Amino acid sequence: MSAQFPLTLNNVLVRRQGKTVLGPVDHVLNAKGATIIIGPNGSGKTTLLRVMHGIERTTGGQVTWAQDDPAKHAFVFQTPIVMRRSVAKNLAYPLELLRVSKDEIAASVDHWLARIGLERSRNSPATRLSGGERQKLAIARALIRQPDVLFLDEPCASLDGHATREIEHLLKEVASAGTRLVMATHDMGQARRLANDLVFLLDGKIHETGSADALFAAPATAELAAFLRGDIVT
Ligand SMILES: Nc1ncnc2c1ncn2[C@@H]1O[C@H](COP(=O)(O)OP(=O)(O)OP(=O)(O)O)[C@@H](O)[C@H]1O
Repeated sequence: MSAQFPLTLNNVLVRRQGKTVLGPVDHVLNAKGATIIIGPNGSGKTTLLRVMHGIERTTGGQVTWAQDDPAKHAFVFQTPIVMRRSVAKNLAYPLELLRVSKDEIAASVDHWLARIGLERSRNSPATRLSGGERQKLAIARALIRQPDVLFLDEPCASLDGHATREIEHLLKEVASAGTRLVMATHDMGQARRLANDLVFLLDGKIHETGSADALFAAPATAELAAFLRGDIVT
């Protein structure tokens, strides 16, 4: 088990322009599985992910890893960011920063190109890829550093079913190999397919959390029940 875990959020508060965007939130993230964050638009999903990853300024409370190693957590944004260089060079870049040897970089790049099915595009500019291919590249570029935890913010939001299926397949593989996933999604089908645990946010607070099987089968609060039915919850 990674020495980084648990990640503990204690009374975390994020306020912006006089408004509480998140919190107060208390939550403990243990080492195993896939946690899916759900909730209405504006409920704070992105903010919570960014707080956990350490890229959002908090107004109060503590965010504590058992042993923090920023190199061991990675973040994938809703809109994939790719560099204006070849697909292979996009993948190599994070390893070059870590001063990994050229041979190891070449082997890792080959491995990940095969896993995301982009071998034939290895020398193409990444900016020419489709949206789904770019997102797969962004995920592979995050995973190539072998993080213990991967945060993903709506990675399939604008993708078609085919790309979504490929990405879910990859995420399931890396989760079963031990990478911790924490992901926000609007797609309840995706939450059902991937989640071990759910965090249901409402109005910046964790309204309900627990095992996905239990919450999907029998939500404890009327708000989660309504949200899962597809009602508008505010
Ligand atoms: N810098 C900021 N200044 C003011 N308000 C902000 C700021 N950042 C976020 N907010 C507000 O905080 C709330 C939570 O935003 P957040 O993006 O975390 O929610 P979300 O659940 O991810 O939303 P969505 O599902 O629409 O992506 C929103 O109402 C948003 O407008």
